[in-house]
Amino acid sequence: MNHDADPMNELHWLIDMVQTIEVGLVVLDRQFNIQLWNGFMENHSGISPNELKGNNLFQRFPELPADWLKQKMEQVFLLKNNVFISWEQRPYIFKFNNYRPITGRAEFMYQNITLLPLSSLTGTSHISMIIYDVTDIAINKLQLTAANEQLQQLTQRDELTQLFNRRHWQQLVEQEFARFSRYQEPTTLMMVDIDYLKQINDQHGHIAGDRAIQHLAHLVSRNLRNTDVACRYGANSFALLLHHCDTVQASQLAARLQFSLQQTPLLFNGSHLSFAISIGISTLNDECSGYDRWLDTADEALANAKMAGRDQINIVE
Ligand SMILES: Nc1nc2c(ncn2[C@@H]2O[C@H](COP(=O)(O)OP(=O)(O)OP(=O)(O)O)[C@@H](O)[C@H]2O)c(=O)[nH]1
Repeated sequence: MNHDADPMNELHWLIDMVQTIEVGLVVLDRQFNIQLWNGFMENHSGISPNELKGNNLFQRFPELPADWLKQKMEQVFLLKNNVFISWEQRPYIFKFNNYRPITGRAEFMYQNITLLPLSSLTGTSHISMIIYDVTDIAINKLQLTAANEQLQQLTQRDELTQLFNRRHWQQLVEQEFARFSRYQEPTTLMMVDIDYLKQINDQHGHIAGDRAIQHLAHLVSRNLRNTDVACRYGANSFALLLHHCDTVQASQLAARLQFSLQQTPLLFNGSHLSFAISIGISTLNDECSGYDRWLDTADEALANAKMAGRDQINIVE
């Protein structure tokens, strides 16, 4: 007689597999009492099936998001459909430690979960939770997202000041120009340029020049509103896109910048290093034919301020 074909053998094999498979299996009855808790769940929770059998899942694990999970489970009972819960919705349901060598940096095991209706002759009386350890996938994706964000940061930001770089900022100016033709909100460009940076470099060294650029970037950022956008425009100049700001308000901001620079000189190697700035202002109007023309006007205002002797504010309407 061939015992291998014995249905009892098949049942034993299945039970062995359920116990040893690298996936969590939990069966709950209609009242969420635990009926099955496989080896994976035992290994990761440290609690044996004998300790849990018949216990209510939510009473034994009060840290579970009970309301949210019960709602999902009721949906399974009612509609007799599978429900899938991704780690991106909730990183985990059961807080298990992560022991994976590759992704050892993860504090916990990321999990995907499938809720499955289990039918008997009397209908759907039980529910099965299948818990997959997706820590490797989750960590790879999170690292990729972080790397992409860093890359985006690098392509948009100036390294010395961490302000936007000119290329990214000009795209924003272009968008603002397109918006203006529709909404006509007052918007102003401001160019801010350090006077005689070359002298600072020559007299105090290139590092002092760098510090002067960073010092001004800091002052500019501190004086801007949330809706304003600044960039490092040239070697020693910054450009500001000022939303909801007319010429008068922009002139006030320019004067405030000059004042705060006078009040807070750069501290370099233990001594105060003073420098001044020239500022050009151009508020957008209907006659402006393009965003590049608007930029030219702001540049022209800055050139006027320089020509007028520096440490000046100039406006080109
Ligand atoms: N420290 C430092 N210097 C820079 C940087 N980029 C450009 N420079 C220097 O900035 C100086 C700019 O010189 P200019 O264009 O004549 O400007 P300036 O000396 O500030 O004079 P005006 O703008 O005309 O008042 C040059 O000496 C450049 O070498 C930088 O990232 N760091």
